[in-house]
Amino acid sequence: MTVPPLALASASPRRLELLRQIDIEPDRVVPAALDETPGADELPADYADRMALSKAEAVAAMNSDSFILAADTVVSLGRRILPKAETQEQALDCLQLLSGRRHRVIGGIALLAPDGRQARRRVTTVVQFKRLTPREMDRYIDSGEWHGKAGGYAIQGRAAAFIPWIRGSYSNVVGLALAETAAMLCGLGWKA
Ligand SMILES: Cc1cn([C@H]2C[C@H](O)[C@@H](COP(=O)(O)OP(=O)(O)OP(=O)(O)O)O2)c(=O)[nH]c1=O
Repeated sequence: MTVPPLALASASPRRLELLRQIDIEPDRVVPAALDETPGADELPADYADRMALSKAEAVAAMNSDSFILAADTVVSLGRRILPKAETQEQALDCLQLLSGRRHRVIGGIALLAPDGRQARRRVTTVVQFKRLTPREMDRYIDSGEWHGKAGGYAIQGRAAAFIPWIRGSYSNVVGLALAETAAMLCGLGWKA
């Protein structure tokens, strides 16, 4: 029996790397171009779920023969969704908000099967930041590592020095919760 191909609906090099870490090589990587603006009163968890499914659905039409995997990573402080930092000002605002506090990283995951079945999961990790000095923030901004990252930091880089502990999945913070993703692929029968 031939196994249907796996398409990763993502432009994120992190997600591809994470899948490779567990020996999964997507047959295709197809970025989903979407409007990523959260709704006015949209809660972080609802937003993560919606974006993951929208990314998967956006590439489904062109890849109807495939399993399609998509994810979305949201950094939230209470009901607030922090931006994916694109400017130094945004990144600094995020660091100031996160400094000395704990926040949630919410990962939405969506998997579509070629026969129309779908699986969806949401994974939450609590992340504690130490209190940051102005010098630590400045140096982090200079590093540029915040660029394109939800909440303006990347735990897999220099920001690890700011994080004394997390509760929950580490890979979820980096961009894709691996245990849950593997279970979903298995559950829908991809290479079962
Ligand atoms: C919090 C955090 C986020 N991130 C990244 C993961 C995601 O790539 C990004 C959140 O943005 P996403 O919108 O989830 O993903 P993306 O735009 O990079 O890729 P695509 O939508 O095409 O799949 O932030 C880290 O790399 N490390 C971290 O510690």
